[in-house]
Amino acid sequence: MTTFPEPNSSTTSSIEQQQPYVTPVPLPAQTNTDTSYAIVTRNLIRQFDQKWAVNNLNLTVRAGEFFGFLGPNGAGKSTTIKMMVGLLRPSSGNIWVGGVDVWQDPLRARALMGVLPEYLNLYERLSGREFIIFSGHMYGVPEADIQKRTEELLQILDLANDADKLIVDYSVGMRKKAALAAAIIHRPQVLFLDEPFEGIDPVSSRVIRDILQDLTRRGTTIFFSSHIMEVVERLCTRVGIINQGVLVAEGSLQELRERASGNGGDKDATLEDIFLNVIGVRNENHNLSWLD
Ligand SMILES: Nc1ncnc2c1ncn2[C@@H]1O[C@H](COP(=O)(O)OP(=O)(O)OP(=O)(O)O)[C@@H](O)[C@H]1O
Repeated sequence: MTTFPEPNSSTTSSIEQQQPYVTPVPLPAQTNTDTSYAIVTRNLIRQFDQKWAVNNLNLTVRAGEFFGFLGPNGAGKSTTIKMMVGLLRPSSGNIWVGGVDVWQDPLRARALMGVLPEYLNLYERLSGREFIIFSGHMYGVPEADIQKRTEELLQILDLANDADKLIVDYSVGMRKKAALAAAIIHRPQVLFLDEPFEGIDPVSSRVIRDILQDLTRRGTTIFFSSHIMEVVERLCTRVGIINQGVLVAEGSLQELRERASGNGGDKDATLEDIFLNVIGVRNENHNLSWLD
């Protein structure tokens, strides 16, 4: 039986002291029968040589949450997501998705997930339609459902007219939409999206937002990284902010605002204000001297 180990208590208290924007993470039940937690990471670490890309990450995402994962360039977002979905082995620590230990039982964990990675490694020689159908087969979706869902996804994502074009000839946005369709065709329990709105036009962005909101209404948990604060602010029920591999803020927007105001900040702070504050950006001079 999988158990969730208690985080090291001395580590937790020192992290809390340093990070006023991080609420003590509620511990899930001790067994994998507790399905109210969609994603749990415990003491997750990934090093690349001397670089600590992810440094002792303890995150708990409840089932049905729309969780936004933010951080500046190089903060450790993609590394975290890759470890969560089974693409990159952690240096140490554990990850459970839907109560399944991702690195102990990868096949069972992968069956619960949909994944939209940052860099799309798609089957270039398949058409968009073939690619989505292929994904349906990979996830074991019944044949009749694959056909129906594929056509509906192509329609709603405005890919129907290009459905028989090869993916190699797709634009960045079209590739992202095809990859999203392939990631959700099996109605995953937990959907991981790394920068889903990058390179997407406003019309498609709206469609994708609607699809994601519909998925969460129907019980899918969504974990996504983004640099677009307005989107995160509008969609997410809870956010986590990572900086240099360390979780520096975590909570609902309301909780983060309250903590900002408790720390002498603004009670109406935007997510961007909170983000810049927790990662320690000051109002410095960013002018180029040689433009004077
Ligand atoms: N395969 C790798 N080998 C060496 N270093 C790596 C590797 N992958 C990531 N890193 C380093 O780990 C750190 C975190 O990178 P990561 O891609 O997770 O950041 P990110 O938050 O997703 O950034 P961005 O917003 O720019 O996509 C960076 O310093 C990066 O250079």
